[in-house]
Amino acid sequence: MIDTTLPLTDLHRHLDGNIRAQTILDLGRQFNLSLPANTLDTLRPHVQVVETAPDLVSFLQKLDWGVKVLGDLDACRRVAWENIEDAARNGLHYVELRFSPGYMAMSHNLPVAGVVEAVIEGVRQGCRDFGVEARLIGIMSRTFGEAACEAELNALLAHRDSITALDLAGDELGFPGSLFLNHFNRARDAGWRITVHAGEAAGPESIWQAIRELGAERIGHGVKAVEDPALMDFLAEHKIGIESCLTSNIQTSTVAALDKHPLITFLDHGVLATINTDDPAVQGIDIIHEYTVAAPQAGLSAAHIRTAQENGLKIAFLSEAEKQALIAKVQAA
Ligand SMILES: O=c1[nH]cnc2c1ncn2[C@@H]1O[C@H](CO)[C@@H](O)[C@H]1O
Ligand SMILES: [Zn+2]
Repeated sequence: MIDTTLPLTDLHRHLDGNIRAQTILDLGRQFNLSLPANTLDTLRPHVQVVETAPDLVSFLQKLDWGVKVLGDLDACRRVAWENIEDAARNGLHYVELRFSPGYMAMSHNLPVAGVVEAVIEGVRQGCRDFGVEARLIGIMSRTFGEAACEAELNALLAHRDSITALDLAGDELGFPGSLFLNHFNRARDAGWRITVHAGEAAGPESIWQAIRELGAERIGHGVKAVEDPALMDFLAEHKIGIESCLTSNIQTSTVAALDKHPLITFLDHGVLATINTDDPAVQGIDIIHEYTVAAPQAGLSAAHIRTAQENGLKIAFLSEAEKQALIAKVQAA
């Protein structure tokens, strides 16, 4: 159900939510860290969601071991490179990888701008090695407050030309978007595109806030938009893209079951909604699973799935020329 004549994209994929269990083991050994388990099978329940989490914040704890093993900048470079290898293995032509440099730097006090640079280098090398196209989205982890987010923003701005967009992720209920107006003003001044995690844990007002006050052109998850008909119309009319992550929304208890997921309603309403992974290693899924298993379970027809795949290119943070070049590359292959 993936159309192989069209580019396959993943626009919402956390690089630091996609660190392989094997790499966590390797790096744990390399840096002499005591991990909760020492074999792949016994480690897995600590680093992967094995049952639905009660809420977003509990789900997010599963990402912690992945960043706790980042003992130096080479480790950051390695996980960035492996992210591109994973993308290539899944047949992805284009990925937008997002990462929170402060979160990655935190456990071992790494220099935050150094982490940004290491991620850029790892991704660049991966793209050369595997022929995948990628762009980077900087994340500010709202869970750690405004000052920590400012430090992340400064580190990202030190490499502004290699970063395409800014995002806000983490605890949406505890740290509303209204705390981050200044941060996003600076990001827009830098010429970056904007996407914001909104309407996942909080309601439609959080999506309105992200659009009106933070300048979001795309929304991560945006699940709660279905509760607000005026917002649904606004999203369609203004071509605000929705980055849907089906399995993630079940695992965080944002949506009760796939057949209740709003993605089909977005598509039927003409909203530019897309299919993405979120944190594939933590979730134990990949983009193929989302297209071929999760999307049909969410009620999408083959035509819906194709539209969602086309939307991935429409709302990608690429220029028109870059989009055309990507289509040409896929069709020539
Ligand atoms: O589904 C999600 N919703 C909100 N925040 C998330 C999600 N997945 C990961 N992060 C957050 O993104 C940063 C790492 O890239 C971390 O702040 C993590 O908690
Ligand atoms: Zn996310």
